[in-house]
Order: sequence, then C-alpha cells, then structure tokens
Amino acid sequence: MSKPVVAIPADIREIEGNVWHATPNQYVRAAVKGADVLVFLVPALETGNDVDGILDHVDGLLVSGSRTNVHPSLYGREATEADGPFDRARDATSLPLIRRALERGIPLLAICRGIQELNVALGGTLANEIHEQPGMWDHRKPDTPVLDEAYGIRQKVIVREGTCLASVLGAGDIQVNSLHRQAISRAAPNLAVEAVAEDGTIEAVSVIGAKAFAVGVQWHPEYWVGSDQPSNRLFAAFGDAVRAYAAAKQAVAQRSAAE
Ligand SMILES: N[C@@H](CCC(=O)NCCCC(=O)O)C(=O)O
Repeated sequence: MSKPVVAIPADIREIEGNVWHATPNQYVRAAVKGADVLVFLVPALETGNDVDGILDHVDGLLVSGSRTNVHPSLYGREATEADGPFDRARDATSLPLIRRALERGIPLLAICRGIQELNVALGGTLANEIHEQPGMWDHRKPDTPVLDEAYGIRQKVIVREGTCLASVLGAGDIQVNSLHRQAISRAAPNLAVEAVAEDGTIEAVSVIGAKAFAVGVQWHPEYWVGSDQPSNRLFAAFGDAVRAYAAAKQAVAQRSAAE
C-alpha cells in the first residue's frame, strides 16, 4: 500500500506581484518526516471548493498556522482594521474541510490558526490581541528575522490528565513555542480543553466524540519535529491515525470489489 495522503489547505500569498497558493515548508517537512505521509496542498478558493471531492482522495487533514486571522464575521462579530490581516479564501477552504473531515472520521491535526479555525468551524469564538488583556502573557511571534528564534521553545503548557493529548504526550507540563495574537475565547460546545498556558490561554483542544484523532494545538509542533520529543510524538500519533484510516478505507474498498 502506498503511503497515506494528508491534505494541507494553502494560504493566499502575494509574492513578486503574483498570487500564490502556499504553505511554509515546516508543515510539509513535519508531515513527511514526522507523520511519514504524503502531502497534497489544497488551493485556497473563496468559492467553488469541492470538499468531498478533495476528501475522497485524502486520509488526513493538517490545518497549518498563518499570520492571517479568521474573519470575525465567521464567529458573529463585525470586522475592524485591527482584526486583520485576513485570508478569506483560506477561511472558505479550511472551515468546510474541517467540518466535513470530522463528519467522515478523517484524522485532523490543527495548528495555531488551525485550532482557531477548528473552534470557529464548530461554533466557538476568538479573542484578538490577547496580550493587551490584564494578566495575559505575550504570546506573539518574537520580533526577530531568525526563524529558529521566532519559533523558539519558550512557554510552559499544562496538559490535562485523561485527555487525548495526555495519551500522546503524558499529562503535566511541556515546553512549547508561541506565535499568536489571537486565541480561543468561547470554546465550541463539542471541544474539550486539553491544555492551557499559565495565564489561562487555551493551548490545545480535542473534538468530543470524534470518530478519529481530532486535535488542535495553539503552538507549533511542526517546527521542531526531529529534535523535540512532544513534537515528534504528536506527529507520530497523527500519522498512526492517518494510516489506520487509510487501511480501513482500503479494506472497505477491497470488500466492495470482492462482492
Ligand atoms: N494569526 C493567528 C494565528 C497565528 C499563527 O498561525 N501563527 C503562525 C504563523 C506566524 C507568522 O508567520 O507570523 C494569530 O495571530 O493568533
């Protein structure tokens, strides 16, 4: 059996005067090296997405981070200039993919913007510029041109006992990186909070009653896959879930062919 396939919804980026569908290499590298899967990038389309047509060809969904923010209109709020930058095509592509992947039992790992999209897709809300709130830590991307510094491990997160994440990483404290201005404000009804920062920021969730692995994290495990044990374990667990889904799908196809 060939390796299973994971879809990564792309961002819209303007590069050298042209519009690109793009995702940073760190997500592709982590999926290939950490989860041992093949990767398909999904173009970001504001309309015309064939969600089932895409998901028919994949065994997992990896929703990446991005400097852009989910549009507030998607969680019932008026958008202001301060809520940007936006990527409406990304929103229109990833939110339906998240909802439908969960319905079909396709494994999901959502990272940073991805956990925020997961929350909004299921009916939750987001808070912006969280560092401006009293008692909140500054979770923003460090102001440095050096990526290893920007993604440096610098924050404690407490993984709760008895959670999906605890089964992968163990319960208790882990050290993670942090590059976000927004965070989950009201968690969607069917999301379980799995990890929090010391200032109460929700750092990880899982989907209650999910048919398969369905986890979102606010930090960036993809960046240190290969050298950081929690990152390695999370992507290995995601890869195992993707392989299980692919094997089950192939077994169904073989039974149908034999009938
Ligand atoms: N825009 C959201 C999500 C942040 C995120 O995904 N960060 C990763 C990319 C960082 C970068 O390249 O700037 C938020 O700010 O909360």
